Amino acid sequence: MLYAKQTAAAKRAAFRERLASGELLRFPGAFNPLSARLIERRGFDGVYVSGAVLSADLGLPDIGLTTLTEVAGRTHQIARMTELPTLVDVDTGFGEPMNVARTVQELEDAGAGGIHIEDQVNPKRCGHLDGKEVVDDETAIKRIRAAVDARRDPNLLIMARTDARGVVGLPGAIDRMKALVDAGADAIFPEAMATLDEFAAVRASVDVPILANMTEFGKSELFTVSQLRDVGVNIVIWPVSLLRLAMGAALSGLDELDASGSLAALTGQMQHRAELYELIDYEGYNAFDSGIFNFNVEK
Ligand SMILES: C[C@](O)(C(=O)O)[C@H](CC(=O)O)C(=O)O
Ligand SMILES: [Mg+2]
Repeated sequence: MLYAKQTAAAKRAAFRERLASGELLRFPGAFNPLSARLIERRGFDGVYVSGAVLSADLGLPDIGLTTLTEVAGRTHQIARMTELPTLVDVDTGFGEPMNVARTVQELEDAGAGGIHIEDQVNPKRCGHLDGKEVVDDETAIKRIRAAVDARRDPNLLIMARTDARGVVGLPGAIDRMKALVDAGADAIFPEAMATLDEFAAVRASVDVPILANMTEFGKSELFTVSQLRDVGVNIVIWPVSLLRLAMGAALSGLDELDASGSLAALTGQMQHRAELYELIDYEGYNAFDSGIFNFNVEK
């Protein structure tokens, strides 16, 4: 009931242990708190909170319009629904290094297991679009140093994302990754890698966990978990996938409703009321309720 039983600190400690084991961890993106419960139920290792999903959910483009307060609020709602670690996209950290420091503390308080901070200029754009720009080494390094210094829980994973691959090419991006690790990044998110060989090159160059972004319709091919495991990737995200699937299903449903005037033909594709109630744990709340009101008025 009400939901995660563990504290955020315990979840962060468990996340660090899983990462240290070297196994590949799978983090689908939750598009709402309820879908985080589904991700946990299906045996995945963590929940990703995507900036692209957060902004799309509000009907906005992913160009840095969402605020720290919105991202922290969403993280809080999602992280408290699951025992799994939550990895959160905090874009560029919402401003100058001092803002990055505040972002880290707010996200820590919101229950994040880890956050990734990218080296794009403000305003940022989707990592799989052309025409991105990245900040210089000094600014990128300052962001990561500020993040590392600001955390109070050493288990909060500070992941540095670099968008340099699409701007200066792979060798320059790898130099940037090394500098970010030297600045204290616990993990690296090499954005928009084109091939498995590029992931392998990153793996050979840095000594910290690396993430693969398997977002659809972007610059990377959709590699399988076992292909990514074979090149030494440690975390894989499917950031927007569940939202895309859900929106695709919603669109088909609306078309069917428009065409036939009823959704009776689609009930087989819907999450059943019983499944929804089970996922939400209605029974747990019911037991709680009858416990509270379990008294006898008879004298
Ligand atoms: C990972 C990402 O930062 C996100 O916000 O989910 C996006 C995903 C996307 O737009 O497909 C990105 O890759 O920039
Ligand atoms: Mg993003």
